[in-house]
Amino acid sequence: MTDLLTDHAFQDTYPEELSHCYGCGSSNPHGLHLRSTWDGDETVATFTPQPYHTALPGFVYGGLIASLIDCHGTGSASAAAYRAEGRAPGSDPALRFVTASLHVDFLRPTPLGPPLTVRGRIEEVKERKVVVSLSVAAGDQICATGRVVAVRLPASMAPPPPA
Ligand SMILES: CCCCCCCC(=O)SCCNC(=O)CCNC(=O)[C@H](O)C(C)(C)COP(=O)(O)OP(=O)(O)OC[C@H]1O[C@@H](n2cnc3c(N)ncnc32)[C@H](O)[C@@H]1OP(=O)(O)O
Repeated sequence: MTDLLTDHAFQDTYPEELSHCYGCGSSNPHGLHLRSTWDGDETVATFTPQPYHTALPGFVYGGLIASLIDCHGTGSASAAAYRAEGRAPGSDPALRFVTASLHVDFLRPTPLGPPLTVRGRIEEVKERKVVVSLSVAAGDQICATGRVVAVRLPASMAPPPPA
C-alpha cells in the first residue's frame, strides 16, 4: 500500500508505544503506514491510494488526503523539532507531536491511481509548537494544500512506557 521512499523515515524512529497511529503507525495492521523523510529543507512522503480510497469513481477520497496531510505534518513537526535542537531523530527525550489544527484546501480533483507526493515546508518551530504547510500532488499537479499546527504530545495522551 505504501511506497517505501526511504529506509530512514521519521516514523521509523517512533517508539513502539507511539507507533499505533492509523495514518503512520508501523504497528497498526489496518493503517496507512505513511513514511516521511527530509528532502533538503522540505519533507516528503509518497503514498499510492488503493481502489477503495474512492470518493467518486476515479477520484481520491478527501478524508484520505486530509490524513496524509495530518500525519506527514506531525511527522515533519517532530523531525523539525529534532533538527532545531541539533539532535538525531528518535534520540531521548522524545519529541512527539499531535495535531492541534488541520486545514485542507482541495484545489482540484485528485486522480485515483498514480502515487501521490506529500510535501511539507516548516513555517515555524517553537518549543511546544511547530507549524507546517503542505501540498499533495499527483505528478506535477498540486491537488490539495494544507496547514498543520502541531503541539507537543500532552501528558494526557501519552501512553505508559513499556513495562
Ligand atoms: C506521536 C505520534 C502520533 C501521531 C499523531 C498523528 C496526528 C493525530 O491524529 S493526533 C490526534 C488528534 N489530536 C488530538 O487529539 C489533540 C487534542 N488536543 C489537545 O490535546 C490539546 O488541545 C493540544 C495538545 C493540541 C494543545 O494543548 P494546549 O494546552 O491547548 O496548548 P497551548 O499551550 O494552549 O498552545 C500551544 C500553542 O499551540 C497553539 N494552538 C493550540 N491549539 C491550537 C489550534 N487549535 N489552532 C491553532 N493553534 C493552536 C497555541 O496558540 C499555542 O501557540 P503559541 O505558543 O504560539 O502561543
